[in-house]
Amino acid sequence: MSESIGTSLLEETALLEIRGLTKSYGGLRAVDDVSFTVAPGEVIGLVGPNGAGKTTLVDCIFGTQQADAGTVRLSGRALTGGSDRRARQGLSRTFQHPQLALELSAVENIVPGIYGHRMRSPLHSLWWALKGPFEDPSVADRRARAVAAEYSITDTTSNCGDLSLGGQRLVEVARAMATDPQVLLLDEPFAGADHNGIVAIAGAVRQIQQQGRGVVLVDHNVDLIAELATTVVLLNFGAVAFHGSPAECLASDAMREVYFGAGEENT
Ligand SMILES: Nc1ncnc2c1ncn2[C@@H]1O[C@H](COP(=O)(O)OP(=O)(O)OP(=O)(O)O)[C@@H](O)[C@H]1O
Repeated sequence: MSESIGTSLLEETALLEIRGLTKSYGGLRAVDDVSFTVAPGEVIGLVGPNGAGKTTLVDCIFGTQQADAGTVRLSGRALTGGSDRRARQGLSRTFQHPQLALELSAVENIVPGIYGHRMRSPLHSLWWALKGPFEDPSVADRRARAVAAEYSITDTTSNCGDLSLGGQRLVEVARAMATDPQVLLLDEPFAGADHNGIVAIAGAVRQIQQQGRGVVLVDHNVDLIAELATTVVLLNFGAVAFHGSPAECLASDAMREVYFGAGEENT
């Protein structure tokens, strides 16, 4: 199969298509002409050394930051505007530093995701504007409990501040999934998690993959990436240094050079 036919087939089936994303901070090009696609059920492992541009790339995809150039398409539709708008269009994310209300429980933190799902289309928004004020809040609470159960969150009553970091990260994943996204962006979901947390979050990633959604998974843990990702994108100084299967990536010259090469720092 020629490369152009292969590429166009991939684009036809892609949920998420990123083309030429670029973002600079002053003279520093943090994300440099990055392109890749995410197909249904594909887990992209986004790896690279500190300062390689992973979080900035996720921010630009989600609209937390505006890219200087490039396009993001979800199911063929160009995404524009900020993160609220992109969330309504079917993207969701977690953060490198969990953004939870620590004085609230897991269920209370998931409830905004349930409401977020209801704003997904103009029709839903209209329905919600008319019906929302009259709805019994326990309906959203019940749905949030169902989402928590789906992701095996057992402690639904303690304040999130009392959960382990892995527990908090799992709650963030569940809240992101409550919006029913087509593609989920996970920024270092395993960082600081203990063994139980890692097992639970890895299980959630597999579950989301099996639902046919796309996942972009940023992490430094190469073993976990090799286990969970179907495709790896290796970033270095903001640019794609390698794009292929986890096995190919681990064996590649690019991987060796980026991590062990000249000993340069990205930052
Ligand atoms: N708001 C900002 N202003 C200026 N420079 C920034 C800003 N955010 C990130 N950078 C720089 O952009 C580059 C990419 O940073 P980014 O956080 O995206 O990398 P990363 O791969 O996510 O790193 P890490 O693995 O350490 O989280 C780095 O050189 C960083 O110092």
